[in-house]
Amino acid sequence: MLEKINKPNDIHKIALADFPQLAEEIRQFLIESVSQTGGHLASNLGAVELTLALHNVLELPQDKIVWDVGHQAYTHKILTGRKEGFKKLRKEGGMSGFPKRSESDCDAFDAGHSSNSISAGLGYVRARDLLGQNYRVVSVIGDGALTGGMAYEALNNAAELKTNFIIVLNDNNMSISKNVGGMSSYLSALRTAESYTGMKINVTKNLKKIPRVGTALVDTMRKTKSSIKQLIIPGMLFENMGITYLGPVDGHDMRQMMRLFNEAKRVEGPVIVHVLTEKGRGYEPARKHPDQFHGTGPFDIKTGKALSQKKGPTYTDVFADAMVNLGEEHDRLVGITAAMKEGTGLVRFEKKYPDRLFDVGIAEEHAVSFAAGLALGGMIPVVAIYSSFLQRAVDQMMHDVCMQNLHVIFAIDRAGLVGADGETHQGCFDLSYLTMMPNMTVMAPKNAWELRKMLEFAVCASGPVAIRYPRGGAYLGLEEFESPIQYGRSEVLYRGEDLAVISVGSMTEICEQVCRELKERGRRPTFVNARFVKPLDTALLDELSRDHKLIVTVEENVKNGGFGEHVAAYMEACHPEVRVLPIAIWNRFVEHGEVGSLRAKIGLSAPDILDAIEKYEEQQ
Ligand SMILES: Cc1ncc(C[n+]2csc(CCOP(=O)(O)OP(=O)(O)O)c2C)c(N)n1
Ligand SMILES: CC(=O)[C@@H](O)[C@H](O)COP(=O)(O)O
Ligand SMILES: [Mg+2]
Repeated sequence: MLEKINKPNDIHKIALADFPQLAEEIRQFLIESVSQTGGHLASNLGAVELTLALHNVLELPQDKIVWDVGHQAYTHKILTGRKEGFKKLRKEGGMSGFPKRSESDCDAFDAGHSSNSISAGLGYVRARDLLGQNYRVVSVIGDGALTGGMAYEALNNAAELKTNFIIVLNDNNMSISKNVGGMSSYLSALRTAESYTGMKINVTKNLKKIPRVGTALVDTMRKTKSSIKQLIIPGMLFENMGITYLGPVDGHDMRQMMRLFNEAKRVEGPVIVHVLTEKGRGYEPARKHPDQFHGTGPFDIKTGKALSQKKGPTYTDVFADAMVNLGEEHDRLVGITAAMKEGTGLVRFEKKYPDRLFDVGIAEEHAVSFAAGLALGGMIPVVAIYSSFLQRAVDQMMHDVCMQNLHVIFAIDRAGLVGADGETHQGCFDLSYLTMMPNMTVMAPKNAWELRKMLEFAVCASGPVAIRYPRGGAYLGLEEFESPIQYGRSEVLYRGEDLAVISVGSMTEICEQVCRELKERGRRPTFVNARFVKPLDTALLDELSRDHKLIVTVEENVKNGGFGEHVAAYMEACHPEVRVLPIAIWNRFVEHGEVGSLRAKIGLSAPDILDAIEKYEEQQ
């Protein structure tokens, strides 16, 4: 069957009776491909039939499907002529793991961050109506993504709509880990109404028809806590808002789904189709451990075991252990995660201190304001969020935390390049948005030891403190440098003259090679680990100005608003005779690929840095 799928809408050539066979072949294809390349497996396995059913009732590219997060769109990629792309899935120059408009005109919206699909879909709908066009718009959102505030803002706005807009709620009862919160409980309650698929049945009336027990059954149900109204009108919450609710429907039964999608197409207004799917379906290890197979590296299909063995601790591991240790000493220390307790390492903290870990759902904005309240209430909150996801909460950091100078600690994981997830997930902006915030202290560790020490420092500090560290293995080198962390002071690793290299966090490992090479070339560089990106160590900059002509700063962040620009501004104002060469990411989004190779591509490898210094000095 899969051989027949080579371009968009080829699915219309497949007989309905052959759909189960096609679904099976797609699953095998996904398992085999992802076992070799790595990628997001469990969500994709769960969404195979849903995607087939949707494609069957739509015409692409005229009709628009907006995938939330986009990590479940692999079947969509297959159905739109991108089977071959799986050979280089998430590899440099290869196919992205997320929908990308530049990749296919069947991708309606670029994705990667969650909970925005209803907003984007609604935008399409309003544009369509204003321009008098005629196409379908479908936003596909998961139950996890429905914990994000943007989804509610969009539903609230969509409720006023008088024209068709289909929202498919892909409910697998999972986020990356177990889904959390009131909406998740509400969806669980709806799940039990499965047999009333798509119909507004008067349940009471029908139950009463059951001989002998019917009336008694209704009475008992009235007395139970579960609302009888809920059974009469599943999805009442949405219905009361003005959004038609259809479902729930078995997300692996294509006929049922297509029937409901066709029904949804006839609704004049917003309509939610509630689809129940199973994360990891069709591959036992993924079904049993959907969290481990949410995003995976290459693995052995037979056993489900990862092919590459972990070499040493990651920065996440170091943070995780440090949190557990500090939790012992500081009983007011609490952890907050926005649905990423595995990714950020807070699972260990939760195991030891279950009452002190808050998983707030995919709600970064709320997580930060919630932390502000916790701080005012007397706790020491540590908000652990990936760099790119924290972009969501810039206002909350500024307005709710920094303006009140609250002691909230931001543990910013995945800062710098993350690799295979690409543009949407590279953590390349945090130094810029953090350093603009008054009262904020910003640190970046050079190695594992320093991350531990910075966290200890942050817990005992005051005001907002951010520590940013990269994805992957923690650097264990430079361990001989263990001077205590002092507020606003950099660490001079060795002192030379003429040329100083100041590195930020993850770039210290690279700059160690740069400085070694410079020495081999007969130079005597000063090598500084910045430690603090904010405040700047101006005392050190003043001192360096005495016997240095050039300061080179190196950071894994965009140049605009980054460390180098702050150093350059200070030197321009106070020591204009000293030149500053900021080496950073130049005003661009960085695509997917392997981190080392991406660094080389954007000028952040050791040879690139040496070249840049050489060229700069030649030009002077
Ligand atoms: C703003 C943001 N925060 C966090 C994430 C990380 N993330 C990706 S998928 C996911 C879970 C999504 O759950 P759901 O929408 O139910 O989809 P499922 O994985 O169950 O298919 C999370 C937390 C993200 N992509 N964007
Ligand atoms: C889709 C998504 O946002 C997450 O699954 C993300 O890919 C996780 O990244 P890590 O692998 O770095 O935890
Ligand atoms: Mg889910």
